Amino acid sequence: MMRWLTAGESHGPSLVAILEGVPAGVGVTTDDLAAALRRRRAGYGRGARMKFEQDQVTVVGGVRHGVTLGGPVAIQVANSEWPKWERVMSPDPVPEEELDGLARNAPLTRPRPGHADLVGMQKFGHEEARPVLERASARETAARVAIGEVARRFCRQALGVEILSHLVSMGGIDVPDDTLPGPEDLDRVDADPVRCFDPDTSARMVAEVDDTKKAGDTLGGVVEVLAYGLPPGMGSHVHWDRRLDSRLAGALMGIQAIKGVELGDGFRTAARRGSAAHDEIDPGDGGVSRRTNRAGGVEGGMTTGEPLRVRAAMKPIATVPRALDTVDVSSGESAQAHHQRSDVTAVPAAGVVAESMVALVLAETALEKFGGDSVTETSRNLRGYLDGLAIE
Ligand SMILES: Cc1cc2nc3c(=O)[nH]c(=O)nc-3n(C[C@H](O)[C@H](O)[C@H](O)COP(=O)(O)O)c2cc1C
Ligand SMILES: C=C(O[C@@H]1CC(C(=O)O)=C[C@@H](OP(=O)(O)O)[C@H]1O)C(=O)O
Repeated sequence: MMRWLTAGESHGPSLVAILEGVPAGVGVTTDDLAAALRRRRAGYGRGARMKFEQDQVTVVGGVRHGVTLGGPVAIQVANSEWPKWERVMSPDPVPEEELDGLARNAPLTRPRPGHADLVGMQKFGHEEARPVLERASARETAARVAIGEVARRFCRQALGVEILSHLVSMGGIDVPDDTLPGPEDLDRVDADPVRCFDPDTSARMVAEVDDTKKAGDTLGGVVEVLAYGLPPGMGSHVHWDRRLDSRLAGALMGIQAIKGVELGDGFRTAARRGSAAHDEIDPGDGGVSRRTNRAGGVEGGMTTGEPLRVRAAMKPIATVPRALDTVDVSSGESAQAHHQRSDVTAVPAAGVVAESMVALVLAETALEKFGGDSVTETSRNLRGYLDGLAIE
């Protein structure tokens, strides 16, 4: 069994994450984690905060001399901006006079439509949005990417699985359907400003970000996560919560601002006739094969052995600079939603977060199927399973 948890606020001293159930022998260093966190911060369209703030990563448990020990992996991602927020976000009481007049402490009483502000204030009984937005903020995804990197390395080492993501749509601009990056294209996708594999589409997306920024507006889009090298049979058809598609959907919908998830051709499949929707199967000397992969590598809640393809749709950023209409909850009057700064879009970053969530789900599912207290044992069990497959 694998479990994970994160804690921490957007402007708190640090985020923390614990990943429990990682086998021994996964190679991971502080530098590897820092590199993963850098990938999340990149992406054209992010706001000023990504430039001046830094993620300071420390492994506080579960890893020794660059390999996991088998115990819980605990990672801290400290925030270089903490000194500016120390009083406003102090866990201990702060004298009133030290907070008076602090701009950062001004009550946020004009909730942003589309963010967690208003309903969070209602539900938790807060008079302003700070206590809500601090935890709702997607800064928390830095902690997920840190543990996701451990899961990704486990998947690579134990199963030979490579996970990557790319942007398939932003602001209504779609990639042509035939551009699917392979595992060898990871660096090229990472080097693209919006993490789009198709250079022409990328250029159009970048121009759209610029136009949207000028208009004081924000953008959403769709990312696709791909996993290559999966064996058939991870996940299960026997119960809803064992289905891999169900677990992937939950994990991806758990990312802030993700509003839709699609396996393979997903919603597009719904418009086709059955004869054009499914993946026909051929016999062959090297084993059975599928002619197409419209299902996105999952049938009956189990991996088919074809590449996994799962998409996540992100809504536009809620903190719209040309601020949206709202209510000032302190007066009950109409007002403009609060806005200091924001990302124009964070879809490229969401792709990196989505990879992490997929890595965590795949690592967990692989351990359920193959078990293993060490990476070597998981690999051995996988080989035994593949050697014993009645139908290859
Ligand atoms: C990587 C990433 C960055 C984000 N950046 C912002 C941002 O700068 N401003 C904003 O209003 N929302 C941003 N969001 C989205 C909010 O966190 C999200 O809309 C909010 O928590 C409410 O949750 P919901 O959209 O799932 O309802 C970001 C999301 C992600 C995944
Ligand atoms: C800090 C991160 O993302 C933040 C996520 C976020 C939100 O509302 O989700 C809002 C922005 O923060 P602020 O409102 O303070 O400018 C983003 O910068 C990060 O990804 O590390």
